[in-house]
Amino acid sequence: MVNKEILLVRDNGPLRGEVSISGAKNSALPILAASILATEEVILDEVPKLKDIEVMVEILRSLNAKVEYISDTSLKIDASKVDKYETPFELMDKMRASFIVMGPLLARFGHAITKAPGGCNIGKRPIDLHLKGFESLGANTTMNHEEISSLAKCGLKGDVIYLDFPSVGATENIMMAACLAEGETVIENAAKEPEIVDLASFLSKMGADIIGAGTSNIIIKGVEKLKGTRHTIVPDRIEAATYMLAAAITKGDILVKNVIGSHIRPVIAKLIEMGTHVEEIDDEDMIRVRTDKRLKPTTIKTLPYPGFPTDVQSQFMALMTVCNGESSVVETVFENRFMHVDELKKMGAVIVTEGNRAAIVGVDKLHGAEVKATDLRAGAALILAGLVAEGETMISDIYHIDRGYSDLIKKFTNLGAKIERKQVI
Ligand SMILES: CC(=O)N[C@H]1[C@@H](OP(=O)(O)OP(=O)(O)OC[C@H]2O[C@@H](n3ccc(=O)[nH]c3=O)[C@H](O)[C@@H]2O)O[C@H](CO)[C@@H](O)[C@@H]1O
Ligand SMILES: C=C(OP(=O)(O)O)C(=O)O
Repeated sequence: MVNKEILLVRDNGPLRGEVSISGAKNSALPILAASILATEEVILDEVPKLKDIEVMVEILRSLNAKVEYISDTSLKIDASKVDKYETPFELMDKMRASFIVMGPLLARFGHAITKAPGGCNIGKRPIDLHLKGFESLGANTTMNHEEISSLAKCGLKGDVIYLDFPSVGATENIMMAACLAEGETVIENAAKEPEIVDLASFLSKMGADIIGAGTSNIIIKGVEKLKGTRHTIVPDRIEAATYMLAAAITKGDILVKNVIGSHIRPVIAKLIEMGTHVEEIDDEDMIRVRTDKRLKPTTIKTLPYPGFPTDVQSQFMALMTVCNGESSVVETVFENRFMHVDELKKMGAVIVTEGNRAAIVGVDKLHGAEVKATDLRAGAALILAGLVAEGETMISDIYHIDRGYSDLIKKFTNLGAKIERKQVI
């Protein structure tokens, strides 16, 4: 008999109160990987308490980095003794983002051996752009079954690298590899996400020479070595958006703290268009979201930053299921990010998909059901739906949700939600 954990969610009316957003998973992961590049101590603050972070810490330790928690959310990393360039395959399997250690290892040792990350529930997710970048910098990549080895016999040398798609991970991996390469690297059509800017800011504090992060052209001039520093991880814009949507779907009133409004412009714009009051309290990094009425339908199309984030698409669709009319969603970033649709339909949602398009006809009321968190953000969408569904929603496979939401039960309960974790057999 296997013990499984599930989430039970019940409708408890409008959510009200304050919630403080944690540091961003998608910043903390590459920044932890980048700490391999420093030969002195690094301190990171506002590291979110998540399963994915635990895996990255395990990977760093397996390479012989010393990683120590100095508070609940602060980590001290000493990578001076890192002497391995091969990552344990079983850890690579636990998290796709583990591939992000490849760039730093290549930069530091001229060699990196790792495992190709598989596809996942949201699509194939190839790594061709990462490898193309490493090859341009002079690394020779060989693949043997699942093993990927990148070797730069004569060291890495700067080059101009055009990315066919502004991949977040490829931009990060190439940027980190280029920090210690000889000469200048230019990444053209680079990803512009705030997490790229945060990583560049961390690398610059360590002594890297990077300009243009946050634009399509990033220029990195290689330096001899990188030193220690202290850095605070940028707030998680996806977690922030999820709580803003919790206010909108429950017709509540939530003050979201530690959020940067400019990082979630499309989410704010769409919420306002649908009839939500969104008040940005800029100097204090706070956003208040409130409504007391059923919202209007809308259309969204996911795009690389600064477009509408794919990581908020599922949660937004949950909101659309109870809007007053027909909404539509176009997913352009991932090939298969509609796994939540069938689960939402089990709760009474009316959704029709065709390829990467979904039409959502708002219903008066959802009903609780037994549903599965098919991926991280699908899980978040089911929680939002469960907050306004009649009866009880039982969400299984919640390990996906644990990858990306710090203190989830505590944060939702503080806002008045009825949500609990339970062991089932
Ligand atoms: C840990 C982390 O930061 N994860 C985020 C990161 O993922 P990740 O870095 O994996 O996302 P990418 O931007 O690389 O992927 C976007 C698209 O590009 C494709 N692609 C990517 C690389 C490549 O070599 N070849 C290729 O074809 C992917 O299959 C996908 O369709 O950005 C995504 C897009 O904002 C977010 O949803 C993820 O939450
Ligand atoms: C897709 C996501 O993460 P990852 O790239 O780590 O799978 C996400 O955070 O929604």
